[in-house]
Amino acid sequence: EAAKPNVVILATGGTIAGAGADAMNSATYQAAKVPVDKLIAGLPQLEKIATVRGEQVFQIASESFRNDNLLALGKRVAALVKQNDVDGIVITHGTDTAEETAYFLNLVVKTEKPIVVVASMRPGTAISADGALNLLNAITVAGSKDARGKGALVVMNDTINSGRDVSKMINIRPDAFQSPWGPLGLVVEGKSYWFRKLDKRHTTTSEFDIEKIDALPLVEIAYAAGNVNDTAYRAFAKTGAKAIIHAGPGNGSVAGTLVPTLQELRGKGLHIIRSSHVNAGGFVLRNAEQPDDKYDWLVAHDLNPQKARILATVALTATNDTKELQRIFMEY
Ligand SMILES: NC(=O)CC[C@H](N)C(=O)O
Repeated sequence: EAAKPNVVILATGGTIAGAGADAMNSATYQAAKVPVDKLIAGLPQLEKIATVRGEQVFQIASESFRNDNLLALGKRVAALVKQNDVDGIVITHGTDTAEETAYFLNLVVKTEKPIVVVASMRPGTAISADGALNLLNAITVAGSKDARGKGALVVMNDTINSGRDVSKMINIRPDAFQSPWGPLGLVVEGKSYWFRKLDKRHTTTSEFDIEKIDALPLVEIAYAAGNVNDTAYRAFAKTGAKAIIHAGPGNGSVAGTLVPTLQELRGKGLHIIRSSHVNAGGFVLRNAEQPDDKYDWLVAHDLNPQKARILATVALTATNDTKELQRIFMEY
């Protein structure tokens, strides 16, 4: 029998470590309660798949993740993957911002070793809790040779998605995590099956490296619907944002009344990044609906606003040049 892989679980909190008062509580419960050692002890099946140890990195609900949490987690993952006795990493996480953390790690950790973010939609105390199988599947993927070189992944509901593409699409139900371009594979009965690869730059082919990043700039998101005003945009500029993600309707469209403000803020050095808040995932092209070349604005292409925030935050550690930033938005 082949030696079992060594997998480290970095626990950060979320519903996968949540507990409710009653088995009927699938939506009302407290996240980030159960320590990682208890999660591991509750899954004797893990022993067959991998040699597992846990580290409690944080114990928080993921909506409270700050840039400092991303930095600390990224640096811990980067240190661990350098160790010969570590074959893969699993990060237990809240679902709310799992897609952001997974994309961040996909961009900045230089490794072929699998990095798997896992979460659950129901606490372990609920009927049909999804955390146990999700964790088992995540460890299967993190310990498998097939998962090497595929970038940071999110494993939930039997499905392997790229951390780059995946998004939480609904705030109830275990099938919440979907990618606009489809999943990469499936995990069934302790074995992973792969169907496609991410064509975007990540991990070993990324120009970004967490070990060279010690601070992250402030990037804010302003949500635009009908009757939008420039209040939030101006406030973000005042509080030192280096870029504003315009979470616009449709093509990342910008209301006529907003255009002069965004031009003015760009003139003061702030980057304006047009993204779309359409539900199924946007696709914003340069100079579609607004003359980005003329205004020196950027487009987030297919990244949703929260993913665009992550990429802008990382990219701005390396360059402030619009052409370079736009190249990065097309390549990652
Ligand atoms: N399903 C969840 O994990 C949501 C719980 C919490 N809001 C979090 O993101 O940590």
